[in-house]
Amino acid sequence: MRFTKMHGIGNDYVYVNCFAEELPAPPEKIAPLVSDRHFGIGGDGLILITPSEVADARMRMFNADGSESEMCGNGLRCVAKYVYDHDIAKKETLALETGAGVLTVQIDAANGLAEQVRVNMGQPILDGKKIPTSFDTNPVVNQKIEIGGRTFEVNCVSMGNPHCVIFVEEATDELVLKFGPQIERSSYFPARVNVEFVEVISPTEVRQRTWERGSGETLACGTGASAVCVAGVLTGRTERKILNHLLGGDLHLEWNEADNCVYKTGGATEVFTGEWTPPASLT
Ligand SMILES: N[C@@H](CCC[C@H](N)C(=O)O)C(=O)O
Repeated sequence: MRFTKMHGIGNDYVYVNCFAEELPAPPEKIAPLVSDRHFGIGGDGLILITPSEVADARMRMFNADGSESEMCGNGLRCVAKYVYDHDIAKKETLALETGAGVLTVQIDAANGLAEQVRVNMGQPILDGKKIPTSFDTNPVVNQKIEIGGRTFEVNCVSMGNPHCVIFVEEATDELVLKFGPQIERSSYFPARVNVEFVEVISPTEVRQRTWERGSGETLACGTGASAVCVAGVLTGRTERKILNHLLGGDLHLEWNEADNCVYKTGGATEVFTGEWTPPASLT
């Protein structure tokens, strides 16, 4: 299986161009194998770039545990770069199909290659039942949950996929690595959840660490950064335009008042290409 390794500020996936490549096995079986950083290629998951009947291309994303997610913000910037750089659609405005609908992406290119990518991430979903959470409010802000003997105040947002945003003084290893997985799998979140621990530096600047559903801690999460932008406004902590520092780099976010959509801008990088041989047990 030919693949391309790409990352969006350190959130790295194995990408397969399904315009040209046929998968040797179901993607949910391939994802855990290729994601393994010791026995596989190494990555936070698997992303398929496939033909679409309604857009320039379609993204399907699988976490490292093989579960499929509706959306991936960093992944979508990389898909846009791949589609543009590899001439699948050489357009500076691309329509890309995701599990969260068709999203519009703006490419800022130099010498025929995409550099910065701005994604219209769509409108956040704030209804507790639709996110989904066990809370029956709209929006879900400043709600208390009990996890492992501690109380957390959570703010929940779906950007197509579910997020639980927790504002903290310091996003420590204990919070991310011990409580992140417990929150992910707690009964408050029937479809599991991505968890963001966020330090507010100023009304226009935050720092985020993420425990991702199905992949563990990652260096960045684009849908998470979008959810943080929304949660910051809803709780009165931040303005509508913020700079978010993630472990792997920075993202610019805006929750636009006029159209209620979140806009996310950042880089996308192609690292290497290769060929992966599936184990005999898989084929
Ligand atoms: N890293 C991604 C989100 C990937 C999916 C997530 N783990 C989920 O299960 O919803 C991003 O950049 O948004």
